[in-house]
Amino acid sequence: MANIIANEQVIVKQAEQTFLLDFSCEIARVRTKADLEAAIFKVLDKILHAKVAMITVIADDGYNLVRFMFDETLFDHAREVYDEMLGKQFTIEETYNAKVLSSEDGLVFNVEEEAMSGNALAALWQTTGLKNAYSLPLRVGDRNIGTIWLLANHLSQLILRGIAAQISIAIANIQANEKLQNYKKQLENENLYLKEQISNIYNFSEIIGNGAEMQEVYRLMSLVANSATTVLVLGETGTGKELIARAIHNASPRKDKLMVKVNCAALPANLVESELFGHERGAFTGAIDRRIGKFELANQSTLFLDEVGELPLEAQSKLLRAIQEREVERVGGKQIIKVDVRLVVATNRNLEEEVKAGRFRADLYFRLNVFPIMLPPLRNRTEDIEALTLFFVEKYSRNSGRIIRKVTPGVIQQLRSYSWPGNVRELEHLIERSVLLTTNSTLQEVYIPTNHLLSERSENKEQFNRTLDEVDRTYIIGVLKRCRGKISGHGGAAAILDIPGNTLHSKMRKLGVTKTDYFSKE
Ligand SMILES: Nc1ncnc2c1ncn2[C@@H]1O[C@H](COP(=O)(O)OP(=O)(O)OP(=O)(O)O)[C@@H](O)[C@H]1O
Repeated sequence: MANIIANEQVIVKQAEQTFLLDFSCEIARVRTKADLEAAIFKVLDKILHAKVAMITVIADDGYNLVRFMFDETLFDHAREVYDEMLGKQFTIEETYNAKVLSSEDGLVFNVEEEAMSGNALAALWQTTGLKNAYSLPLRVGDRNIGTIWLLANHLSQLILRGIAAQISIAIANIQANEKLQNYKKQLENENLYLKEQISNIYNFSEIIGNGAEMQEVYRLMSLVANSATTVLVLGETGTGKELIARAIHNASPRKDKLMVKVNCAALPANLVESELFGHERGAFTGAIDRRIGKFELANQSTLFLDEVGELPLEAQSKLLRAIQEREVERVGGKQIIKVDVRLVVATNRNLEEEVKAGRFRADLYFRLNVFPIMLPPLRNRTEDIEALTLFFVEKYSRNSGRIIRKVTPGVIQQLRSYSWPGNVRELEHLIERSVLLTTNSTLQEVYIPTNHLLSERSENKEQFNRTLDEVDRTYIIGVLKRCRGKISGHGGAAAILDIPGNTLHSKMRKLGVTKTDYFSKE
């Protein structure tokens, strides 16, 4: 008899071990919660006739227990109790859970006894007709990760331990996998965001210069590019205002349409309005045809008003109206035309001073000065000179079919010690000239004007070997100094030079004469 019993025990044990082996094979395939659910249902329910009343996992806070999985069929007949149970928040300190989590091999509850003692969950379990509730801690190593509650008539200790160990591993894997997926998603989102940022910044890739001052410019550009906000680009002549305006447009949602540019200084005063707002046929002498203005042309795009400080006062009022009302009227026309235009304006003038002097409308200035971006003069960013030089050398050697691969350190040093009144444009022209004059593969010599050296500024230098432009420039600066910077009007430099104020302005621009030149102390 004893032999028979011992034999039966061996057979049961073997069956249990076979079961555990099969279960571990099922579990090994588990990647997701759905896989685990399927595996549990297939093996526990079908073979052991055991139901998963609940699996909980410990939340990231290490305190709350989160419902992870349960057998839905259990609750078909007991919705109310189930809903009430769902409303509850379990924690690791709650009596039952605390007991289970601190136990070695879990606890067994008699379902009927538990129900009689008033345990609401047990009342739910009772509906299955299964006798026992087995509760086990889920552990990975020494770390509790949750609990499992199984309902069955009988489960051996070996089976319970095996199930708990396998499910613990599966849940730990699922959680790790979920974390990995979340992390991946987060990285993908970040990547997308960074790509957007880079496309914003590196849409600015044709702009050379990585020094601190230009970094600030790029930062501001990135902030404003996406919006329809008016941008005021300030800076001396040749600092790259137009380049910046184009880059802002190219990084904006309007980039698919062409940016429209108007150079306010290049237009005679009587034609500015017609250029900006258009005209009807016969609106003035010479208006043979109807013509649409640049504002209309720039509808749903960007209108770049270069040298906006040069706009005549009358045109300023019309511009103000167009900005305020977002509508324009053609010269000689009666129709109001709605426009959706993003404005980027630039000037090398000090608009505040222009306002004070009555040459620029204060209300227009406030409308334009919404988001100013100040471009640094080249002399303030000598750290960018090398990169700019190499960029222009490469550009102009390509254009002229030369192969110039190097620039000597001496040349870079020379370029760095010049004050660049004409800024990047002046550097660009100088490199263009120097490339043409270079016959070998290294740029060894540049022809820098000797006035405006940062180290030794002096006007008592040699007067020979200077171009007419250089002589003009020095002379104009001298006159401006004598007139204390006054350009037009009585006692202004234009009157002394016997040329109109506007012509002097253009000449100064052309020659790169800025306030720093004639207000400098030397
Ligand atoms: N950071 C830069 N990187 C590369 N090229 C530049 C840079 N800044 C200016 N340039 C080049 O210098 C020249 C002058 O630039 P741009 O016409 O934009 O200057 P600006 O400030 O608008 O001048 P102005 O006030 O005289 O109209 C252009 O050929 C432009 O491409």
